Amino acid sequence: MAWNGLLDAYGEFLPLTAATPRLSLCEGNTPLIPLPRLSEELGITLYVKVEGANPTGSFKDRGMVMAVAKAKEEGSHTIICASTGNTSASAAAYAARAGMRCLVVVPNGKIALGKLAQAAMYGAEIFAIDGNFDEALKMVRRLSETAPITLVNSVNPHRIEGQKTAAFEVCDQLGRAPDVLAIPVGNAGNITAYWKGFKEYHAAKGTGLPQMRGFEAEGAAAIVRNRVIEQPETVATAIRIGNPASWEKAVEAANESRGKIDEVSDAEILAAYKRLARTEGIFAEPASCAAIAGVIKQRERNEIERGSLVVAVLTGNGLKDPAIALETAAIEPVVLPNDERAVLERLQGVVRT
Ligand SMILES: N[C@@H](CCOP(=O)(O)O)C(=O)O
Repeated sequence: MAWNGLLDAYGEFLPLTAATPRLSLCEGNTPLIPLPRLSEELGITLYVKVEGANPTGSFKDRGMVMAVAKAKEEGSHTIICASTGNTSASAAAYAARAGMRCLVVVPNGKIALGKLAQAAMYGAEIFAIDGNFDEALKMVRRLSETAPITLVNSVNPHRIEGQKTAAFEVCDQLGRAPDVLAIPVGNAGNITAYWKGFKEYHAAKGTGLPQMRGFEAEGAAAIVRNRVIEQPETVATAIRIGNPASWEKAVEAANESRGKIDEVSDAEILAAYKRLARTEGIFAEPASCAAIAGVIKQRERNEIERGSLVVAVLTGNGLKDPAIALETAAIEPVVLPNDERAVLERLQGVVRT
């Protein structure tokens, strides 16, 4: 059957009315891919939900389709967001699709190149501040309270509604909820959305409930440390957030599910990033790999039981941040002359027999 996007597929669970435009970039329906090598090494059955397969390459599209459709329904002409990159790319794409104006406020010089290129190409008006994401979010929240523009960060409840559909898909793909759901935590909207989704699907279809394991980056681990981090720092730019907007809801998800909010270091994130690409052929952005790093860490400590069915959410595509990829891979192409003999000689020299 043709896939027409989330509003079409999960409309009965979403706040749609007859007046809601059926906006779609055919988002959702992302693959759930088994990781055979890591599963074997860790003694669990591990899958990844590849959200980088969404139209703008991240999970934000699930929430954005809902938020922008509702903004349009309510007669809004302009949307606004603060962003570390993915939200701005997604907002810009859905605004373009809906024929709306999109304003984005980002931390200057801190946005991965691919994400900035996306927002620019989709026609967003981009404002870069000498401040971090938390400060940008404070500004756009205030602005949206006084001007006729719709805020589409995950503090907009429609974003959470759209994003909860990922939990539905995981249950549909596995035939039940996993034992453990591992997920990166930045602004904490996504862990909030997944938990809501698992609970609603369980109520409707008896699919069960996972333990929610959220992972912050060590340099931005506000929830774990129980204090706002004024200057968050991490290589995982998408979760470089020191005052998560959905802080309480993330704690609630972890507590209600008997899970945990934990932290992983940049070294652990980058090791997982490389390992995932090299051993499983999956290239996700660094922040996504906080979930993989977290699963590895918690298995080593036996905090995840041997034999568990675990799903890790890979929130964004690796291509969004080419600079970190090239730095991490530390492989330079070998430059050769355009001469067949010279090339063959060189290649024969590296072929193992
Ligand atoms: N990582 C996010 C930060 C804010 O996103 P939101 O989902 O809470 O709106 C980004 O991509 O900007």
